[in-house]
Amino acid sequence: MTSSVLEQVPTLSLARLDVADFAQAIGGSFREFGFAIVIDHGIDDALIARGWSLAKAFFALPEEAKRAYLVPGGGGQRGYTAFGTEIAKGASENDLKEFWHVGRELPEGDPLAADMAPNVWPSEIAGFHETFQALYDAFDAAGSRILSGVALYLGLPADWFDSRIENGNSILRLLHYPPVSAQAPGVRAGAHEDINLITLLAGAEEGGLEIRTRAGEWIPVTPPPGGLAINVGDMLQRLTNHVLPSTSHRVVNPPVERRHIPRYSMPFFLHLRPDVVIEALPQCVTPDNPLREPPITAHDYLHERLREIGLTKG
Ligand SMILES: O=C(O)CCC(=O)C(=O)O
Ligand SMILES: [Fe+2]
Repeated sequence: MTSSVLEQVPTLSLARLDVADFAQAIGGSFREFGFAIVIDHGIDDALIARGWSLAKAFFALPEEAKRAYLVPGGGGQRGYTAFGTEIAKGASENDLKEFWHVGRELPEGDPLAADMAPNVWPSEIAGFHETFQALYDAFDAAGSRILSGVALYLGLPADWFDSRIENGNSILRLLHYPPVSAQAPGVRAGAHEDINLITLLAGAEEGGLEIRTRAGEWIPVTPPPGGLAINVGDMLQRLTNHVLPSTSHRVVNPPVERRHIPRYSMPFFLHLRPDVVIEALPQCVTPDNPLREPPITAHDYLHERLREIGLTKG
């Protein structure tokens, strides 16, 4: 046992806490861990269950069929990314995962379309487009409620993030980690920090997700069934001048006797609008915590980071 006050990421109810209490609880958990577990998040269980079954059906397609949905030059931002493509920043082995990305559907003629490629959808899986569009919208809505709490915690109006995330460049990722052989080098996902504002992750109850605490220990984060692991990404860390830390996390391989079991998860990477300037909030810059990073647009920051994780070149 360590002497820290909180040893586990707390579980918070978005329905049962009042707004002010939720704001303090999520802010405190983010400040300590960069993570929180949120239950009663309002995303329909049946919709999530439909998402799991369609994601499993897609990843079960032959490799060749999946590769038809690679988007050349798209930086892995839409459609399929094959097993072994992504590598955590600074890691030596590629991750043991394949994934599918759903991005925002913009209204016809929206100028933001220059930064956000259209979606592709697999024609083999009936209901895929409709289900993941509905899940995208549900994650977006839950994320916005969580960010209202974060805004209040930071002394901002509850709606501060609303205009900044409206039509943001958010991505729903469907992840498949196939069974792992006993000799496999690497881990399911190497230690990394997320690029975006916050991440809402479904599926972590399967086990394997670990976070690095301020004391440098790796601890598991295992939400109750249906609960979401929520974490601070680098954009929120930069906006808060590191008051809210973007915590390193990873997905470790299961013990040898469970390596034949695949893992599925579904993170929603909630992004700012590409044209929003990420500039440290004045209340987060103090003599004890001087300004750490200069302002940058969400678009420029994203592309700088995608190059580092092997998803775009140049
Ligand atoms: O699969 C997980 O539990 C975590 C995934 C993750 O951290 C990511 O894709 O950024
Ligand atoms: Fe992550």
